[in-house]
Amino acid sequence: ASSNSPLDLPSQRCLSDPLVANSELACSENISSDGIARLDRKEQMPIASALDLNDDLLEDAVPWSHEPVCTFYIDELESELCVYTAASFDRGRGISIFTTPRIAEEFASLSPFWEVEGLGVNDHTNVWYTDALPGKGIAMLAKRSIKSGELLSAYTPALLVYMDPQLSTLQREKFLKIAVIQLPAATRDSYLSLTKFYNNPMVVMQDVLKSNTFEMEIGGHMHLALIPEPSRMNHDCAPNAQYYLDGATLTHVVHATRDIGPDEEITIAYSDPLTHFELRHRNLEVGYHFSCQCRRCQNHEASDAILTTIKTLTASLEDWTPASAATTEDAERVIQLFREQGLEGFLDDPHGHAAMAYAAVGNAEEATRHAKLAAEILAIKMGPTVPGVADWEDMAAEVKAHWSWGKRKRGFKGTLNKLFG
Ligand SMILES: C[S@@+](CC[C@H](N)C(=O)[O-])C[C@H]1O[C@@H](n2cnc3c(N)ncnc32)[C@H](O)[C@@H]1O
Repeated sequence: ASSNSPLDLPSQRCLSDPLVANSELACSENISSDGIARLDRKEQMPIASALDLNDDLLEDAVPWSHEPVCTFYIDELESELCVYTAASFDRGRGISIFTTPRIAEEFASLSPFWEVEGLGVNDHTNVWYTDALPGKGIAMLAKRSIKSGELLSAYTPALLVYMDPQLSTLQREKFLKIAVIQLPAATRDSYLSLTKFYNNPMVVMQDVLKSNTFEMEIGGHMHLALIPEPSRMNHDCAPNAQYYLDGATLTHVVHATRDIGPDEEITIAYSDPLTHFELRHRNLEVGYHFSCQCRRCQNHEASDAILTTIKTLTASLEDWTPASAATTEDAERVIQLFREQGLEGFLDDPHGHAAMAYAAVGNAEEATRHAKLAAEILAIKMGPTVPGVADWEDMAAEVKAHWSWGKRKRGFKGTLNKLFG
């Protein structure tokens, strides 16, 4: 979702996509109805074998509750891929990962694996509940009033999957079945109960994954992450929540970006809401199989015109040549338009522009206020450790040291002209 684009499985080698009903016949291999029974039949599995275990790996696999189950060596990856499960992860929530042994080793060294007391996440049900909404399936709703900036949820994945284009859909499905079956019953059930695009029994695991996936970087490589609870959050082009994924703590974190009333739906953006309607609409239809009926989509002509105004004003604010006509009023106008469009969760850039526009004319108080807001909103949007957060905090701490300070002091230029001119 949003800048992070969820729900994209890598393209498959299988000529025809088995996620599409009946097209599995076009694929080169067959699987039995349970998919797993054949895992030990190497002659039918060109790449994978469930029994191809690596003894060294077992020695290192301290947190794993099950023996890793691996594919053969895949030349393109220069590695095999294995299923690792830690059933006791976070007091029995459990986690499975399908990845390379090198990444698994790195993954196992992360602090969440060694936290015996629990991670202090995976328990935010005092904030939200789920219910069906007409035309939207199951949704996440607020249990009570929620303040802008409040933490709404923080959950770890049930499953992480290395994004590889090498395995065919059916080969991958066999391993994902093992990964999901090895999860503790409650986590497995919540995985299997999630929405599915295709309802094709041949590829249930990937159907769930494709319909609900976020992306998380681990060991320098993007993994698909299936996190059951936030998977119930529907899309809105004016969302009231923002999320980020933290690879170090293995957590998907969601904050409110404006006040939310009791029983109001909690929404995130699956597609960049700063793009025009046509592109958003196409992304949502192709990637997520629905037609968005949100307020901005229903009023898309007006909404697109506002986006165009925003882009024009922003381009002017980013023009630092002496010819720039940008003013602090332009910066305030962009902020106002974002708010009118319900884009509070994306106000980091507009506040950043305002901070610099005020600094440029020597208004330290307003520049500092906007720099602080830019830092706060970016931390909620991308996580507190992204470099931009520290940059805005630095500016707020010492605004006169920022490069933009005094850059557009027209009076100053006039004085110079008078003195030397
Ligand atoms: C990650 S799931 C969200 C939870 C889902 N509603 C459920 O029942 O589990 C994504 C799917 O939810 C539905 N959905 C999400 N946002 C929607 C919206 N604004 N309008 C209609 N359907 C939506 C679409 O079917 C989409 O493919």
